[in-house]
Amino acid sequence: MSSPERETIIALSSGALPSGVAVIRLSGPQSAVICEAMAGTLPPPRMAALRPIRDRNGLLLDRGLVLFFPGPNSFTGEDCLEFHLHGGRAVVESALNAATEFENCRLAEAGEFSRRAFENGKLDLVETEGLADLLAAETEMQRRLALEQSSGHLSAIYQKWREQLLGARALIEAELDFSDEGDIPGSVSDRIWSEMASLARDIEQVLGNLKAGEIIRDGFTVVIAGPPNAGKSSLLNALANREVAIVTEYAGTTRDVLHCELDIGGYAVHLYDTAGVRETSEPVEREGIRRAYRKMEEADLVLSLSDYASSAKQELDIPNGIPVIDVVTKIDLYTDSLPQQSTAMLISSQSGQGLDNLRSAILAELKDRTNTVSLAIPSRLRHAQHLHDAAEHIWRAVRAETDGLEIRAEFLRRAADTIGRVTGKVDVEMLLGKIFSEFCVGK
Ligand SMILES: Nc1nc2c(ncn2[C@@H]2O[C@H](COP(=O)(O)OP(=O)(O)OP(=O)(O)O)[C@@H](O)[C@H]2O)c(=O)[nH]1
Ligand SMILES: [K+]
Ligand SMILES: [Mg+2]
Repeated sequence: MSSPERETIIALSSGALPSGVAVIRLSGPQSAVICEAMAGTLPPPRMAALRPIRDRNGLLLDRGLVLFFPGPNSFTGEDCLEFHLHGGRAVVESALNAATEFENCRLAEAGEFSRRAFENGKLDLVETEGLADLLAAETEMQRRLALEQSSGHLSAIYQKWREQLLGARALIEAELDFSDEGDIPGSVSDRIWSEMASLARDIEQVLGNLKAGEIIRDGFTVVIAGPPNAGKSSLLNALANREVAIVTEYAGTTRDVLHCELDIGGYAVHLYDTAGVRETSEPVEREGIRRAYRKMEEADLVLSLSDYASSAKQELDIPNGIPVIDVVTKIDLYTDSLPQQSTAMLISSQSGQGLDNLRSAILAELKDRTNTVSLAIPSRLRHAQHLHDAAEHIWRAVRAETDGLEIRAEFLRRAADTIGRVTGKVDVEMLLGKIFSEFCVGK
């Protein structure tokens, strides 16, 4: 796709400076010229060569590795060049300045390398989103989900569905061309419609995994709730391993919703501490309690805390349908009198007793909710909306027995287009800006 006027882009592709090594990446038709001018002759494709790196006037900037990736077998599909230099600010700055002095070479914008890869058919949109997720992944499960998506497994499923739809539609059209009545004799069309119905069910099944994908990608929201002084903030601090929240012996200490990020068994968990719930006329505390309830409504899991000593469990009104783990706190104070067969988890934030069990219980809940055989599952609403529409179109086609075959074929075409929008095969121009802006410069 590269035209003669296509600009060559350059960026620092490795992390913050100073660093041991800095990788500067170029993509575009000037890559070879710039390599020859700054580092001598072109090294053999994809082989590292140690070279002095000079600016246009021959001034030595650094010594480092040079790699040349001729298009189309490169990340972007264009000629690409990499300099691996010493990761000092002045070194990197001087190399960027020297390269951008060449005609048609300029600094890259965020995501521009990936955008070129997409435009040259090296990545589809699903893989591109997966790549953005891979760069952002902080936990093991996020990494695995993102890798599944960036390496094309999810795309392959979408692609297969689209081909199935296009194939079915082609069969119908062929039959239409050959029949005067527009009525396909039994067997062929019967087979098509039963195949299409099972395809719609497959799509719906994958859609059913969206929540699992979202939990892995976006994290699992756990809210600590309970009466004042139950030990909520102490638990947040103990699980976070630092003093996130203020803890005092005064009931009603926490007012705002507090938050920390945990990694439990490779899953990202957002843990929230909330105000103690009780009857009160104190306006600030009331607002805190209102926020506590609002947070509970967003929760994937609520930890309902109560102090073992406080006889009656307070009237915590957990919103319907949200899973709850009952937790009894401060058991270090009552080692002698603990119930033997309580269904609640028994913990002490002070001694650490029971915290591992609590982590395991949260992990069990998480696994239960992300229990899918494969990680090739959608994790973005964008996919879900299109897949949902595609299934609808297919069902319309399958069920519209009284409509003409042309109309039913048209619904299959719409379904195929809708799936094409997920991978970027069909009009996606509007989406591109948004998707590529998620990247950092240099990717
Ligand atoms: N012995 C003991 N004391 C604890 C434990 N956890 C909390 N406490 C004490 O219980 C009191 C209340 O703890 P917090 O963590 O502030 O309780 P909270 O539920 O956040 O209270 P509010 O924010 O006021 O609703 C403090 O004095 C803590 O030191 C524990 O495991 N063992
Ligand atoms: K307190
Ligand atoms: Mg508190």
